[in-house]
This record gives sequence, C-alpha cells and structure tokens, in this order.
Amino acid sequence: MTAPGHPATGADFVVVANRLPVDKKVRPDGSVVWKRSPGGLVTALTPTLETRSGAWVGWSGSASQDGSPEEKPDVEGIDIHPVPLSAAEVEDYYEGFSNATLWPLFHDLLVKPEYRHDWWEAYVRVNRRFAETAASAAAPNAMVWVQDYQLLLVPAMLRETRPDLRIGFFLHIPFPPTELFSQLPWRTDLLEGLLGADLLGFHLPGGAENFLTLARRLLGTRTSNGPITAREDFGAVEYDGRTVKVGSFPISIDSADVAAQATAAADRAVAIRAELGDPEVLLLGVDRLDYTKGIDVRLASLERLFASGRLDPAKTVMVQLASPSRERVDSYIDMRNRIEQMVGHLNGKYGTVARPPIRYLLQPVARDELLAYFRAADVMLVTPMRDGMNLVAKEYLAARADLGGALVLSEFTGAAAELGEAYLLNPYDDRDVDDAIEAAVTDPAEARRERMRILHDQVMTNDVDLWATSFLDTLAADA
Ligand SMILES: Nc1ncnc2c1ncn2[C@@H]1O[C@H](COP(=O)(O)OP(=O)(O)O)[C@@H](O)[C@H]1O
Ligand SMILES: O=P(O)(O)OC[C@H]1O[C@H](O[C@H]2O[C@H](CO)[C@@H](O)[C@H](O)[C@H]2O)[C@H](O)[C@@H](O)[C@@H]1O
Repeated sequence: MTAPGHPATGADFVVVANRLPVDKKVRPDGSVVWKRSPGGLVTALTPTLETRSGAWVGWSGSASQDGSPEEKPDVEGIDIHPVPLSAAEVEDYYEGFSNATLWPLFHDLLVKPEYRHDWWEAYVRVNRRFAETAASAAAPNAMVWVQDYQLLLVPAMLRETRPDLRIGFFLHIPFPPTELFSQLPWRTDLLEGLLGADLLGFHLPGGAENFLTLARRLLGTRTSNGPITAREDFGAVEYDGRTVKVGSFPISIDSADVAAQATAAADRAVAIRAELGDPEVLLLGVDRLDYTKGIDVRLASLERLFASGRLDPAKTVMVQLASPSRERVDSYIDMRNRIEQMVGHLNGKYGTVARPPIRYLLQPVARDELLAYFRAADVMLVTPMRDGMNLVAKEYLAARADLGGALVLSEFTGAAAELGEAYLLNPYDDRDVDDAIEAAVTDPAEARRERMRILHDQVMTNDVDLWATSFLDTLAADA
C-alpha cells in the first residue's frame, strides 16, 4: 500500500546521517570534486545499501550558497540525497547546537554547554529538512536508519509524515544521566523526537538504561526494568500506543580489512621507526583534535615520567597524529593552543635539536600510512576523558596481527567495556595514568603478547558487520 503524500518508488533502506559518505571539495578555480570518505559507517552499511535499493541522506560538509540545493554526486550503489546547509546553519545547527550544546553535555560537561534559543531554532529547522528529504527518498514501508546526536528530532518528524516506515536510531556518543540531560531547556522535545523511532541503539547498556530512566521520569512512560545486555537483552518504552525497543550495540570496524592492510604495511612500519631514529620505545596517539580525547592527559603524564626518570626521553619518541576538527568552535581553539603549548614545552625541556621526543602533526594522515604507524608503535595511547566508543583502539588491535605492541586505554571509552585485557586507566588519576603507561612499556614481552592475543581476537570476532547486522535484524524483527 502506498501511504498518501509520498512516492510509490524510492529506496527500501535509507541511512540518514549528518555527513554524507562523500565530502565536497571546492577547488581554487571554483570547480567541485566529491571525495569518498572512508568512514566506518559507510564500510559497515555498504553491503546492505547495495543489496537492498539503498539511499543516503546527509550534508556534504560545506556550506552551500544561500542554502540552495546541492548537485547530486555519483556514488556507485548508493542513491545520494544531499541536504544543503547555509553558512548560518553550519554555525547555528552544526557548530552551535550540535557541537557546543549537545556534544559537551553528553560528554560529562568537559566544557560548559551553551543553551541558545537561536541555535535550537536552527537545529529544529535543519532536522526537519533532513526528515523531509528522508521521507521523499524512502519507498513505502522502507527501513530508515537515523544516526547520531545531530538528528535527535528526526525520528518523530519522520513518523509524523511517514507512519508506514520502520525507523531505527543509533547514538554514537554517550547518553548522559537524567540529571545532566535535564539541563536542556528543550529536554522534552528531544526525548519525544527520539521516541518516534521503533528501535533506539546505544553503544553500551549504561546509555540505554539512562534513556529508560529519563523516559520514565520526564514523560511518566511505562518502561521495562530488566537488565540490558549487548545485542541480546533489550529494554522497552511504552509510548503513544507503541513499544519503542531500546538496546546496546557496540560499534566496531572492518577488522579483516584493517588487519590485511596493516600486514601489507609492515615494511613501511620499519621505515617509519628508522625515520624516527629507531627509538627504543615508540608511543603513538591518533585522534581528532577534540577535548574529549585526553591528548593533554597523555602529554602531562609523559612530562611526569620524563621528570622522574621512569622513562628516558633520549630513548623514547611519542608521535601524536591529530586531525583538525570543528575548528571554529571556541573550546576546540582553546584545546589546540593548550596541546601545542605542551608539545613545545616537552620538546624544549627534554629534547635535543636533533631529537625532540614529541612529533606532532595536525593534518589527516592517509589510511595506509596510518596503519603503518599502528604497526610500528610499541604502545598505543588512548586516554579520553569520555568517548562513545573509540574506533582508534579497535583499529590498533586489528592492525596487530603480529601480536606486537600494547594498548593503553581509558576506562571512560565505550571500547573499554569489551577490551578488559588492555592497560586500563582512569584519566582523572595522574598516578594511574603514569603506572599504566609505564607498565605497557616495561612489562615482559610474553605478558604483553598474551594480552594482545586476547584483544586482537576480540576485535577480529566482533566487527562492524556484526554491529550493523544485529541492529538491522532487531529493527526488522517486530515489523
Ligand atoms: N590524524 C588522523 N589521520 C587520519 N585518520 C584519523 C586521524 N585521527 C583519527 N583518524 C580516524 O578517525 C576515526 C576516529 O574514530 P573514533 O576513534 O571512533 O573517534 P571520533 O569518531 O570521535 O573521531 C578513526 O577511523 C581514525 O583512524
Ligand atoms: O562529523 P564531525 O563533526 O567531523 O565528527 C566526526 C564524528 O565524531 C563522532 O564520532 C563518534 O562515533 C564513533 C563511531 O561510533 C565513536 O567511536 C566515537 O566515540 C564517537 O565520538 C560523532 O559521533 C560522529 O557523528 C561524527 O561524524
């Protein structure tokens, strides 16, 4: 049956995400090129997008002239539907409400969120545009999968016009406890927006449980109270005559592909170590430059370890590969200045002209080069104050099919829930951070190898295909 107000044709499976799987680049001469972005989400969903008739609704990553319609890029196997954003909407919806209100609030208030009604109005307007584009792209009774905190209102907006659709939503960042979420002047609207979905997915059971508590306290809805476990036991909210299923689906990576590519990069890994002067210990950090990632935590720890002689700066090199992110948001500008000051301080104090202990790049690194770094590093430093999952940790483990290396991992990442054999640390406890890094450097080789064997197997078994399939099977199950 065709529901009124939408086309009889269209895609059976529609992904709705803030970003498209391609980025628009405008050349100096004004011509436009679209570059495929090799993100995990695209890799995970490509098989489903190709086997069903699949569409992707999202933003190109650049402001369009006056918000006028974007041309449609050609991507094999996926029908792309760009959602145009004007320069003002990029400021208010993306940099503002998404990344200066929701992002810090959902990451434990690491910086103070700003609550601005003009940003909220832009967020509602842009969410409606995403919902309308998705509604016109979807075939009758299609499955629509909405992604992340930029689009919290889309599920209810879609249901309003397209009650025939099966709607899933996945949150890629932590879901905060009621006490934090309730700071939002628009808390009820956002909660009702999410409850438009049939299935709500979170990385961890804790996020799903926070959501159930919130729905109960804020809307007085009936909710389940049994335990939630990853991919197996689900919660439920009774809302508006429907049951909304709530579950935990920890995301992962294309593990086999990362392992194969990293193995192929083994020679380059040797060359990287040589370029760095063949240090005794090579430490590595790889992050978007974000205040949640704890880049400052690891630099401060190195300072203490060098100062106390627990690590020798003449024998140690730390490479920090940072990719620029949200560069016009104040808290990101502050963070960048702080990190760059710390790098300069450490090199000034503990380096020689020929050999600074910290090598810092602020630019995205090509995929094959990144995998060679993973393969070269003795210790991977993943020290976020808070992180929904952290795919870097999983990429490092998959890259170490040789069972070399060691992973230092913050307990405050989603990944830590699955990776108990890592050198876990509390990033708020200086001594714990120092001890974990020192142990990862100095533990006997056999002990480190045994940890890596377990961790590598874990990531090879639980890959991104399991994430996507388990979510979509659960969404389809009660249709
Ligand atoms: N400097 C960099 N160069 C290239 N890719 C990077 C860089 N830093 C991070 N990445 C990639 O970006 C992704 C980051 O994912 P994740 O760790 O989950 O955090 P987030 O999505 O919050 O940035 C990973 O795939 C990682 O390899
Ligand atoms: O789109 P940007 O503003 O450039 O930001 C990049 C992405 O950052 C966030 O990533 C999260 O998702 C990862 C995969 O689930 C997870 O491992 C990580 O912990 C999260 O921080 C954000 O949620 C995405 O929407 C952004 O595209």
